[in-house]
Amino acid sequence: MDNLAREAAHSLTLLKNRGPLIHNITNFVVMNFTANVLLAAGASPVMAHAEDEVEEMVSLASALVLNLGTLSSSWVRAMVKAAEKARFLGIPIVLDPVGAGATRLRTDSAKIIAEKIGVSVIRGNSSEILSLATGGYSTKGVDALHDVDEAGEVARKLAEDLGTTIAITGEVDLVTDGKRVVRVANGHPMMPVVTGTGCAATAVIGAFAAVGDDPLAAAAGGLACFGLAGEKAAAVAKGPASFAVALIDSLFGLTEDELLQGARIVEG
Ligand SMILES: Nc1ncnc2c1ncn2[C@@H]1O[C@H](COP(=O)(O)OP(=O)(O)O)[C@@H](O)[C@H]1O
Ligand SMILES: Cc1ncsc1CCOP(=O)(O)O
Ligand SMILES: [Mg+2]
Repeated sequence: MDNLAREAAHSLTLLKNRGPLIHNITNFVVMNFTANVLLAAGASPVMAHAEDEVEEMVSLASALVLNLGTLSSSWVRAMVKAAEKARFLGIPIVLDPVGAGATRLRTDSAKIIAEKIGVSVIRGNSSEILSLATGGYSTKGVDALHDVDEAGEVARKLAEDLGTTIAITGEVDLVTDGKRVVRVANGHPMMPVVTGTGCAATAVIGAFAAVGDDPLAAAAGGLACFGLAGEKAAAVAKGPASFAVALIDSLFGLTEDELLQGARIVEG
């Protein structure tokens, strides 16, 4: 969809010009990588999860990213506090339900945030999204056991019910707000071999949401941008470690025009 590619390219320029603050409550595994990815995209990251400071911090931010990767009960309380404040202030919230379906704490916490508080975008892999929708699927941990297409219609219905946008990532990503369904064909098979690429993709969606007002466009644009950076990185990487470094470099160097030409966003 040319208009979504155009919107993505414009958002990248806004990001680089404005450097919006993105408040992340994310996991120990990916904190550093995520912060570097956000900086490379033009945003300004902060990682803050203390219950006593999240309301103040989110008040300074242009988007809130909640990630359940290494959660505990007190982290969940902090996420709920931050999310309630963000809702009050009209700040977009993006949720990454890492490992939903693997344990009850993860599935229940994701459901509380998605259903009781409400978020702009949920980004997960196919197994995580299926577990959120049905409660009946299990995952191997944080990696997907299902195809994106297996979760597509379930995600569309869930997005409609929750009034949110859902992005399922995989070889070809699917993004739906319950009415519209788009696919993003950017990316590279090396991406799931590096831990944190899903979490970083979620954070990039948060950055795009910070400079736009259409969550579906933010999710599709963020994923196209991140996936295209992955394609460029694969051309120079020797393996997963150098790929992770090259991904940050490619994102940093990605231009509005390259994104406009390289984004592969299609309807349906
Ligand atoms: N086989 C693949 N080919 C191309 N891109 C992929 C592939 N698998 C995942 N990606 C991309 O990698 C990023 C992380 O997605 P994914 O691996 O599904 O997340 P998670 O790490 O949460 O399971 C996304 O940008 C997605 O588009
Ligand atoms: C391995 C792991 N364990 C808990 S969080 C985490 C990182 C998951 O990151 P991603 O879903 O982006 O691969
Ligand atoms: Mg993940």
